[in-house]
Amino acid sequence: MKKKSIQITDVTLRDGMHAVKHQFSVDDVREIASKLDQLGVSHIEVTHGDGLGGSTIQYGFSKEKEEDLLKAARESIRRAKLTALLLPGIGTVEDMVRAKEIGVETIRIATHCTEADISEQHMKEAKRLGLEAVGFLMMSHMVSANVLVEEAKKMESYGADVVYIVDSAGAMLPEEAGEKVSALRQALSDEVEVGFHAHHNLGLSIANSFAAIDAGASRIDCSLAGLGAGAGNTPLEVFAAAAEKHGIDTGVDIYGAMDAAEDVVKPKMIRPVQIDRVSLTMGYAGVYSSFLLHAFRAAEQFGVDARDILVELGKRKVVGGQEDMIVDVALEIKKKKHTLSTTK
Ligand SMILES: CC[C@H](O)CC(=O)C(=O)O
Ligand SMILES: [Mn+2]
Repeated sequence: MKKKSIQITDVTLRDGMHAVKHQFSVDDVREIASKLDQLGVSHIEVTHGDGLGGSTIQYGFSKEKEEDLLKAARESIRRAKLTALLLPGIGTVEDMVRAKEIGVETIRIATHCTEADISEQHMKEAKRLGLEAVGFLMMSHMVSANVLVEEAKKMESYGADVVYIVDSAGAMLPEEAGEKVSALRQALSDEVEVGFHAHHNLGLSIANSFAAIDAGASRIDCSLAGLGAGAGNTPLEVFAAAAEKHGIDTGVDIYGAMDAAEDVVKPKMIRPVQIDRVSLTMGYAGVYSSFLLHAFRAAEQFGVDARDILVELGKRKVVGGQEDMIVDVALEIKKKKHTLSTTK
């Protein structure tokens, strides 16, 4: 039987930024980007974890200037497409123009899963600039397949070449991933590819990515050693090995990916990227993976359990951009605890 071919976008140097508090240096970018290029991934995404323009007090400052990180990546990549993420409202059209001038070839425009309309200006401008344009529907576990279809069709009408289902909270099960990808695949024209971005909070990133491919996804996001927000993303080395057994051609050098994960990326982690009680709670409660380190900080500052903060955030359906709510919720939990202990 003919093998199914897919393209991998590596997010070690973008989603992985969340896991290292956006502190990768220009030298780290050079080392990791050139390794990834040799490994055979088709796209390498490089930016602050929250995309172009993300280096702010709200999201955390990057170690180095965005421009320098992108230039270092550009100089290190020969084969793969240099990719940048942009969240309208954080990144601007001007940021995208500058990124294009540095040599970015693919732009991924991310919106909350019900807000595709805010990608219109950026998407149209991306196409005008000659960029490959990818729509990225974040927190896709929060709405039905029908809603995702409506939103994906908007992105298609703005010129998207690819639309992604993004499981930002790592909250999906394989059936759901398959159902949502299949709905998009059926609704979009054949010229538009469907992609899937997983987080490993429930331990399902590989299974969900396989379900997505079986349902018609041809773009999958991975990162070395799973470096990424929450319990991390789909680990490239694991995915490449398992995909070969599943009859999927990823074009990735499997031994090389194993070596790069262990020898290059794991030593750079500031804490292990893993399923622990807090990252697991994110998948369970359906909370944005990039809230992990913010929740740890607030839990420590206010002496409360990070899981209580996350469960409350999940109940309130807090989405990306509402990072300030993490502190508010932690403070409320602390006050409630204090009131309970003084009225006993
Ligand atoms: C804050 C942007 C976010 O990290 C994008 C992403 O990778 C996701 O939603 O999973
Ligand atoms: Mn992510």
